[in-house]
Amino acid sequence: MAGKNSSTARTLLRGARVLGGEPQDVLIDGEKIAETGSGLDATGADVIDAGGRILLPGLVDLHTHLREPGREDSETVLTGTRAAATGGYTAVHAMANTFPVADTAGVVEQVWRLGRESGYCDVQPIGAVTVGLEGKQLAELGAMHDSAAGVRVFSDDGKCVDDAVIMRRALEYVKAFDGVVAQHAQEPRLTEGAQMNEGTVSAELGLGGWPAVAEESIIARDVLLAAHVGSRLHICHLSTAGSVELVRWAKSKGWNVTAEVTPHHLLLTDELVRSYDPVYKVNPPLRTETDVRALREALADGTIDCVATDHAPHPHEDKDCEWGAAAMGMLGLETALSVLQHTMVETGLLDWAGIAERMSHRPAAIGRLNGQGRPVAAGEPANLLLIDPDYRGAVDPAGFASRSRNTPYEGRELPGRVTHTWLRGRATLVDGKLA
Ligand SMILES: NC(=O)N[C@@H](CC(=O)O)C(=O)O
Repeated sequence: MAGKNSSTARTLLRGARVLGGEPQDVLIDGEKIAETGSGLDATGADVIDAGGRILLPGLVDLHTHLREPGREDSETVLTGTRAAATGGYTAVHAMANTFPVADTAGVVEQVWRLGRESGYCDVQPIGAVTVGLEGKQLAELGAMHDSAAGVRVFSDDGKCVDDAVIMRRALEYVKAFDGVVAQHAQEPRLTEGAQMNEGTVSAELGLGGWPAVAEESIIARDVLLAAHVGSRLHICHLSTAGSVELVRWAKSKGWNVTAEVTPHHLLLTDELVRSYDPVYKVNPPLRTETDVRALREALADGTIDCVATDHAPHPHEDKDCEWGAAAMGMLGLETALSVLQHTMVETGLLDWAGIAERMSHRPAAIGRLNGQGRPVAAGEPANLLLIDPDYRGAVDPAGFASRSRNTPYEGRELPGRVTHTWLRGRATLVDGKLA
């Protein structure tokens, strides 16, 4: 039966640079890529002159806060998926720190259903590891997996699963269905009262410091636990050079450990906190130039598997206040690809195929998402984006699709603009406008 995502439309992209290669034609027929090549027949097709723009597989985010249910003043599944399509995403994983928490089959099914209704991208709910994110008692992991939402990624993100026994049990439990625990690595006692990265800037500003060791000590423990029980561990938003070393070591042992980095940790540093502008307040905190360099190198050499946005919308009353009272988090979906072009492509660290690997193929594989993160090839689902890499412009949050405005890039010139996104052959973004 024809569902919301099906379409009989034929679209011919003329002169698209697939993964940044030589221009070629790509024919989309219905939900699939029908053909790639040169001089393809345009009969019965809408023709888009790609004019040398770059065609990539639709991006997949492993870490998005959609805020629904409970904080619809910040974002809803609809506005968040519209932001996702604007940024070139065709699938997002929705974090569990909603109100109520996504710790039951009922809540994850609600989020999953809202995602299906939105139509702008696939929404794969993440289930909480512990009841209420309280770290005390395992949530209904099996029931969430067996639900219509088919949850495979579990996370208490926003909070760390700090009890080693609970973490061990979670890792053991998800093995039965090839699930993965995504850890927010933050030793809570070491970060009590912390407001920013612990270092010279925090000392000068007199703000409570958040030491790198608070992240690294949990990662060290958890890679050992994952190895001990033979389970899959994913580490959220790596932010320090030391964390990179630990993941590199765990991978050298052959352990089943994957890691993500956010766009903002690849670009911004704690020097920005000198402005006391809470738009730069985020968890984990912005670190130092040394950390940024290590994270970029680790993303390039594969130590860090993928980019995840940690898109964390907040309404202005939670951000436009004094630093100490402000909420942590920043928007990410609508600027991620531009930040990656700036930090990784224009620095020569990655080519566009490398970007596709880290923003589409790998995150889809880690989340075991079928039909997403596939190659741009005949017979594959037409989940695609076109980016104009020559575009230069200042970020203007007034034009964002997100309900929130807390971007750290306002007014900053970033390269690249996503012009088109297709979800299973149906355009969700056309000429930079939501369809
Ligand atoms: N990344 C953030 O700074 N904020 C996240 C949760 C969190 O990790 O604290 C949020 O939900 O707002």
